[in-house]
Amino acid sequence: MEERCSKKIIDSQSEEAFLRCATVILPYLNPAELASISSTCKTLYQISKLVTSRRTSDASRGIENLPIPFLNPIAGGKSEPYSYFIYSPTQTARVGPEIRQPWGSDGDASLYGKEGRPDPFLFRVEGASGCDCARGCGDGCNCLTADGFLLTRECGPSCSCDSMCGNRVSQGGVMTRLKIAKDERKGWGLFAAELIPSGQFVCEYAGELLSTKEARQRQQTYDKPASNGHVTPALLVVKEHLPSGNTCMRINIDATRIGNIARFINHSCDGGNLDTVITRSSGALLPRICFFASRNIQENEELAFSYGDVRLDPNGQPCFCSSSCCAGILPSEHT
Ligand SMILES: C[S@@+](CC[C@H](N)C(=O)[O-])C[C@H]1O[C@@H](n2cnc3c(N)ncnc32)[C@H](O)[C@@H]1O
Repeated sequence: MEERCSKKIIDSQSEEAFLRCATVILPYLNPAELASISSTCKTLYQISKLVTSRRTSDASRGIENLPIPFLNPIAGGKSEPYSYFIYSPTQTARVGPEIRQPWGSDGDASLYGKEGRPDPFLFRVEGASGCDCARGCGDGCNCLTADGFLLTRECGPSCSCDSMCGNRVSQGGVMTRLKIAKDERKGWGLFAAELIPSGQFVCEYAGELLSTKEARQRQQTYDKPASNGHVTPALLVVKEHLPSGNTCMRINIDATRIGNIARFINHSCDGGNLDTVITRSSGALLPRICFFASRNIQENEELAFSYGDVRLDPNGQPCFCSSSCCAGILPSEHT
C-alpha cells in the first residue's frame, strides 16, 4: 500500500515537471512544429491551444505599449490565425537562421528583462555633439534647428535629454491602437483600431539592416516563389536623393524573418495614408525609417504606403489596392 502511494506521488511529480517543461518549450516552436506536437497527447494539445491564442492576441508579444491582435475573418477563421515571425521593435543586425524567440508564453512581456525596450540606435557616432537642453527640448533645441527638417530630426544618443524628451516621438514604440487583419487577396494588412490624427507617429519599419549586396541576394530568393517556402517578403529599400537626382544614401531593411508590425503594411498606388519619413537622430550613425499619418486615419481603415513607382515586370504580382489610380501590378524595382 505504501509503495503504491509513493509511486503515485512520483507520477504526479513527473507529470508536473512535464507540464512545466512543455509550457516553457512550446512557445519556442514555429506553427508547423506546434501543430505536430499538439497531436501527440491531450496535454500538449491544450498547451498549444493556449500558445496559439496568446500569439493571436498580440503580434508584438508584449513588447509594444499596446497589444496588436490578429483578426482572420476569412472562411470563419479556418486558415492560419496569425502570421509567424520574430519580433524586433527596432533595427537589428543580420540574424542567423537558427534564431528562436518565445511567443505565446506567460512571460512574453518580460522578453527584454529589466532593461525594457532595446536601444533604437544600432550604431552610434562616438564623440558626436547633441543638444544639452536642461529642461525639455523646445524651440531652441539644436536637434530641431540643425537642418530645418523638423520631422526628420530627433534628439538621440549624444543628447543630454532622456527618453521622455518630446523630440523623440518615434523612439518609444507604437502608441496608437492597431490591429492586423487578413484579406483574401492581399494577405495580412495593418489597420487603425482607433482614429489616428494627421501627423501622428504610427510605427518604425524595423527589421534586419542589410548591405546592398545582401539585399540583392535576398530579393532574388524572394522573387523565386518555389524557393522561398511561401514566405511573404518584406524587404524595404529606401533611397535618399540629392536635389540633382543622384542617390546619396540607401538603406535596406528586411522584415521578412525578423521585424515589427510595419511588415504587415500593404502597398497602395495612390500613396496610401502614411508618410515614409527618414528620421535622423543626433549621435546615431544611421537614420531610421518611420511612418507618420499623412491625414486623419479613421478607425478600421487600412494603413498603406506606396512601395514605389517602378513596375519593370509586366507579369509581376497583381495589385489589389483598389485606389482609382491602381496600376494593376505591384512595384517591382530591381534592388
Ligand atoms: C510587406 S508584405 C505586406 C504584408 C503581407 N500582406 C502579409 O500577408 O504578410 C508585402 C506583400 O504583401 C502583398 N501585398 C502588399 N500590397 C499589396 C497590394 N496592394 N495588392 C496585392 N498584394 C499586396 C504582396 O504579396 C507583397 O509581396
